[in-house]
Amino acid sequence: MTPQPPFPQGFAHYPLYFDPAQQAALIDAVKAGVSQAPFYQPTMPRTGAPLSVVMSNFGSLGWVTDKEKGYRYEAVHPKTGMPWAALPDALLTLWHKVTDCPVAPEACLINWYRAGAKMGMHVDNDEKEVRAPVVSVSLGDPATFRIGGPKRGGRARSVKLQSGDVVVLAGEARLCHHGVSKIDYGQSALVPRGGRINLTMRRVNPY
Ligand SMILES: O=C(O)CCC(=O)C(=O)O
Ligand SMILES: [Fe+2]
Repeated sequence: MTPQPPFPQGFAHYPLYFDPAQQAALIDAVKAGVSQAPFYQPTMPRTGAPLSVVMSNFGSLGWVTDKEKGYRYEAVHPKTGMPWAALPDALLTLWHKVTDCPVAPEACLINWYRAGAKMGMHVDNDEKEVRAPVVSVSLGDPATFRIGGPKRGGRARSVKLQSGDVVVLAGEARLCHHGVSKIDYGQSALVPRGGRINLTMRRVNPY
């Protein structure tokens, strides 16, 4: 068996950072957030092909994508024109505990992976501020997360993310390719209509 490549510098995985009660509280916060700003079906720039996840956001800015305008941050929901719900305190606290970033993130993307959903390898680079790390939380069904290097198509290593786990992409890992190749669908009862919720916080504007 070929050994897995090393993790890039700045990659951190905190297994079970949130206990089950804290995970349930985060799910309640997501429920409240999506009652204000519902999940919508994002589409790829130009082709208009649907992504396999549905999305919403918390924060003063949210990451959105559609056929017409592509990847970007917007202060309002693309379908309702209404603001996103505020970033929950538990997530802001997490950000300041696991990063040394002096400012708060403006955005937290909410990805909902239902049966068969995954996310192709990509770099998070729609932010004007890439010194700040990316912090993400996994809730519900386990996922196989893939983390590669700065170049497209390089070798990647797999890490299983369980409910309550936190991942930080800082340093060199901040601009490394990553994705989600598989969800172990139906393993967890945490997410009300099943699947996996991923919460990804990002700082968008320079500080
Ligand atoms: O679902 C995940 O763990 C990763 C999500 C992600 O990479 C993203 O939303 O940019
Ligand atoms: Fe990403």
